[in-house]
Amino acid sequence: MSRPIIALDFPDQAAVKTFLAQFPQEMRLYAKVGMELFYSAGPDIVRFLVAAGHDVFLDLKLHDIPHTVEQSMRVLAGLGVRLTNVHAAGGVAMMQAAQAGLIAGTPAGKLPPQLIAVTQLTSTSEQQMQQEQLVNTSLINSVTHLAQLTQQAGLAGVVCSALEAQQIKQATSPDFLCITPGIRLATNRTDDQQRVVTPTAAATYGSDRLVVGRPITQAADPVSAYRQIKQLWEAAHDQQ
Ligand SMILES: O=C(O)c1cc(=O)[nH]c(=O)n1[C@@H]1O[C@H](COP(=O)(O)O)[C@@H](O)[C@H]1O
Repeated sequence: MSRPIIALDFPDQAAVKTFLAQFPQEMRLYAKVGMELFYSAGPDIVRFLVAAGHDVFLDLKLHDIPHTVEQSMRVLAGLGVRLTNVHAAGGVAMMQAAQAGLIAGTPAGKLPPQLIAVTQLTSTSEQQMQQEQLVNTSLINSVTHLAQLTQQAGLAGVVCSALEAQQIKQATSPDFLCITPGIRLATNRTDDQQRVVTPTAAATYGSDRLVVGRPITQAADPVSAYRQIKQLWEAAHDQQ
């Protein structure tokens, strides 16, 4: 059963080590390294996590001209991560270049990381999207359109809200990955997220994997919060 990805949104490696020390040593986690941690701790933090046996989602959301993205992905491909991402809004050519860079940069005998694309950030509401991006359609139309472009570019799936997973799979294919942040327990604050979903509902809607940050990292007992979210997710799957 797919483990939730824990977003390690911490300021430095010391904070990551303090956080991880709370988990049983043998527990292999699926960790996300995002911009804050990567900009502070650099590629070494990824190497550290991989060497400790954890799976890593490197979330740098690349969005630039195709050549720049391709060359950057060549570098990132050597780090041994399992999953990485770009912004779908960068376009089909950029996404194809990202994929090509990952394949070219992967050491011989290793599998390239899976590549997914962010559709509309889960912190974006429909109203914001329409007013600020001048996107003259519904949020679900925009998200499914970006997912179709992502599939056309040959990527493995998208980052989206679980609210959209079902329609994305209908518009693409059942095996097209929907990796879903914006996860909150009913008792959690929503913070800056707009399109939030509980772990149970996310499983029901067809999310392939949860991405969870603050509900775990800021919890009084992070290990219990992690276990609770994982258990809710697994229980909802068992019911299906
Ligand atoms: O690509 C992502 O991981 C991502 C995409 C998105 O649309 N929304 C989103 O929240 N994320 C990331 O998922 C994590 C969610 O964190 P929490 O809101 O603290 O659970 C953060 O690290 C975000 O950078």
